[in-house]
Amino acid sequence: MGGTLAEAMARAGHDDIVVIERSAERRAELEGQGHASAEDVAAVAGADVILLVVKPQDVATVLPQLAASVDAGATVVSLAAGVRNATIEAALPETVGVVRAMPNTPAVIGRGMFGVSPGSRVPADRLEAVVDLLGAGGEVVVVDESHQDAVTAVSGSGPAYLFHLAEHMIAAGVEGGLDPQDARTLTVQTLVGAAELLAGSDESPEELRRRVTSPNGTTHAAITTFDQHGVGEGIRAGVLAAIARSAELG
Ligand SMILES: NC(=O)C1=CN([C@@H]2O[C@H](COP(=O)(O)OP(=O)(O)OC[C@H]3O[C@@H](n4cnc5c(N)ncnc54)[C@H](OP(=O)(O)O)[C@@H]3O)[C@@H](O)[C@H]2O)C=CC1
Ligand SMILES: O=C(O)[C@@H]1CCC=N1
Repeated sequence: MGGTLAEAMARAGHDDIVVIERSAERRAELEGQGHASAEDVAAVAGADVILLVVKPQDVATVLPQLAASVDAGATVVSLAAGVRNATIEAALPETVGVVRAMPNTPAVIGRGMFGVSPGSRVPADRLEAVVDLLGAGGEVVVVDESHQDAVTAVSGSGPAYLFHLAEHMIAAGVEGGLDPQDARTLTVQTLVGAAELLAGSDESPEELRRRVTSPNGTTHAAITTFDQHGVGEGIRAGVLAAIARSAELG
């Protein structure tokens, strides 16, 4: 995710990014992509905005290193699922602002979705700067922090749900006799077209679905079978499990 964001920000014209990465191999890779890199967290000294993109389980290890080197007046943006602003604020000097942000991987093509929640000590202009910066990777909504677990489950993990749907549509197409490349092309263009139709429409997804569904036709056969298999309920239960896991990670 850190590499994805660095790429998106570089593409948007930010030429002052330093990627802190402990693996020499990965550092070489990132430098190959045009990013300056450093090995030590101490390299955050002098930075205005710091994106913290380690796994939630690693946040506690990195925070003391960050606290030792971060500039007074800097803003730390944490992208770690579940980890609360208050936890990060407590570990950093009081002059350092904290923002919690939840990205998703389509940020790599500038089509990401970010849910952003300011902590208790971020002035409006700093929050605006963070929103602008993340905007390089896609859309940004500012939400109350109490909604972050739901944001994580809907948009943070969401791309995986669509990829999972694509896996099964492609597999079924192949089972129905298509060659794998055709099954992929048909599936991908259908998902892209349907998503863009939904994005550009004032209609609800239910209504758009109804318009595809001819009486007693093929879509009706598919949706009835989905219902018999509890697909809709399964999706809702899965997203709720992701909300619970996000809360647990915090
Ligand atoms: N993947 C996704 O779609 C999304 C991820 N996120 C959040 O982004 C964060 C990162 O996730 P993801 O990119 O999937 O995880 P990865 O494990 O791929 O990336 C985490 C990186 O942090 C590095 N790291 C860990 N500890 C340190 C340290 N002490 N100093 C320097 N580098 C360190 C790791 O290095 P090493 O390999 O050496 O351990 C690794 O390169 C998570 O908190 C996740 O919740 C949020 C939304 C979406
Ligand atoms: O799976 C995860 O925990 C991270 C957070 C959202 C997407 N990936």
